[in-house]
Amino acid sequence: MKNNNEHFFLEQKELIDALSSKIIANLEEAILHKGSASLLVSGGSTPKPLFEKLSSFDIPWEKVKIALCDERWIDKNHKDSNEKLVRDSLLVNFAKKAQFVSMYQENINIEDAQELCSDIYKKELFPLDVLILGMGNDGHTASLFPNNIKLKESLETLNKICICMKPDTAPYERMSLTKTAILSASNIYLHFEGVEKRNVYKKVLEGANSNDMPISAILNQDKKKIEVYYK
Ligand SMILES: O=C1O[C@H](COP(=O)(O)O)[C@@H](O)[C@H](O)[C@H]1O
Repeated sequence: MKNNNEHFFLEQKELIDALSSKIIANLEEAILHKGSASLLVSGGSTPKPLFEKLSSFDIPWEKVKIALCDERWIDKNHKDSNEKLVRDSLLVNFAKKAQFVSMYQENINIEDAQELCSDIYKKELFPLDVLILGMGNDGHTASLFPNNIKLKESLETLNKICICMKPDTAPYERMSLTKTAILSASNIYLHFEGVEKRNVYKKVLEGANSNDMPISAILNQDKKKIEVYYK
């Protein structure tokens, strides 16, 4: 493990309180220094309580642009859409003033959308201020899936911001930030909960291969310090 800071909690509430305070402080600092901030979030089942807590902070959300680290290539109103999760749980309360930048693009096939998504992200969101990753029980992060034909490219390319992937082990085609894009963020958090994920994390600390557990490529590198929040 290189250079990372670990924050372990016994209770979810303590974790959410601590992590949300750090994220809000990062956003306020970015707004103070450059007048705006970008917040990149993950989807799945873990972040809902964090999103609800973040939305309750009274900060100048109109100066914040929110977007996803990865998206399932399905309609924005589909129950499994990460965008739907963000709209329902984060873009509420005070945070409803924030601007959401969609990763999912309607009426375009995902292969063709890679360049479009990269252009939109570059124009609207870069440089990235705060980025929160999740982690699956299989060691995937964002939509960088183990043993996938596109994984090597997603971990090695220096030119792409967004890359598409069709997981063999999970539903839906996905669009994901590449490793280079993820590590470009100023403040990077990994948030996971539960015993299965703690076991994955332990294997990563022991040096798991990034082809088997892509989160290893994010945690076992020298470029950026990752703040790991877990319970
Ligand atoms: O499919 C996804 O999975 C990961 C982990 O999700 P969780 O449900 O295990 O919390 C998530 O970080 C990613 O954004 C999502 O698309």
